[in-house]
Amino acid sequence: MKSSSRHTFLEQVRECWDKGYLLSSKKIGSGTFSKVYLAYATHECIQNNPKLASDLRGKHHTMVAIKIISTAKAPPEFSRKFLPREISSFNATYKHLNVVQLYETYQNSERSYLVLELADRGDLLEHINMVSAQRYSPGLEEEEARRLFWQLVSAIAHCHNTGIVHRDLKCENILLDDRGFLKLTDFGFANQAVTGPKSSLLSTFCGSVAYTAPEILMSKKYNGEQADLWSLGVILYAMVMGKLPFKERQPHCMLHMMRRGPTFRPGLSTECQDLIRGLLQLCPLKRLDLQQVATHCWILPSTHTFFSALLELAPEKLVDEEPDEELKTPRPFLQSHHLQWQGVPQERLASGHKPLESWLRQSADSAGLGL
Ligand SMILES: Nc1ncnc2c1ncn2[C@@H]1O[C@H](COP(=O)(O)OP(=O)(O)OP(=O)(O)O)[C@@H](O)[C@H]1O
Repeated sequence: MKSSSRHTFLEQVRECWDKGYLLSSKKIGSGTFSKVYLAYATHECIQNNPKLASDLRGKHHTMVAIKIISTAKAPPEFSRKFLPREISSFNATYKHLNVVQLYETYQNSERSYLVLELADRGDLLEHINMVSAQRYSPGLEEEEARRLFWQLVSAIAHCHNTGIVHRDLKCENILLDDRGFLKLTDFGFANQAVTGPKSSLLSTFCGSVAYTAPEILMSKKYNGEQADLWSLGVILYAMVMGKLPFKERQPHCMLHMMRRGPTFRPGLSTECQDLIRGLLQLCPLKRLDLQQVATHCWILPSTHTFFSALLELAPEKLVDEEPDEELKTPRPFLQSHHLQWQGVPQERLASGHKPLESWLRQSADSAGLGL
């Protein structure tokens, strides 16, 4: 570590200590203007923070993730617009088992700190690639995809019910924790959905190209909830196919592919195909809504599994916000698959990370589309 970075890191350690957190040097992720470190909450800090106390009680550890954002280095718009949005979306979506919890924030003139629930088993993209390599077959087994997808649908339903549209749903923004629970994060592009027929239409380009709904690619005004549902279709496709459904360099090629619709591998159940097709409907009004997704015949069996696992994990959590009994030992939610490793690398599911706005401009310029 260079001496300037060491100095900065030590300052961060001190600033976290002042708030009751022991910042470790273990970096667990980084974003454009942020670094995320593993940290430990002190006993005193837990006692003084009801959110932290309530959440850590069921976890048998004191670990948290601290996201440190260099606000001094980020463009002013980031601190003025995106960071407050991220914080207010986290606050609005508190508390759901499948959404990362924000416990507290603090800042100074250089940095902002977000103390977050830890979900340190990697993201969904890494998980799909790891399982695909183990199975020597792209994608997750349908049963595992169903269990994870149900949790994602539940997280999105919670966000939409609290008036938040995510607008950047992708495998990289879906984390897994040590109990196998899915945790939705990264609300940097989220928006408060204004209810009412027309007032809810948005016009900002955001998200990552491969997950973006066609109406946004076509620069139309869009409904944020319906756009999130398209992204859900892309994520489910990635889960069961181990690749993205539409990936093209030029917007018109991408739209052409979208019009033709997704193609599936032999052996994928017709129910799963039907659900994906229902979500990847070009016309937003024809797209399935969340209620139709949650009651789709492919997804319904997971409801039972999910609630049984939840009850076993923490029966009192379903009825009592402040459980005072010790929680039972959790059963692993995701079961490992004992499939043969054959040693030949598969094509990996690539990140669909490229931000939409820059991609649209570049592609439109090169295609002479003038979008
Ligand atoms: N709560 C968490 N628990 C564990 N790891 C996390 C957590 N939050 C973030 N990370 C890790 O840190 C990385 C960056 O976090 P995040 O995506 O929130 O940052 P960002 O600044 O919004 O990123 P970007 O600029 O790419 O949008 C994530 O990809 C993930 O690997």
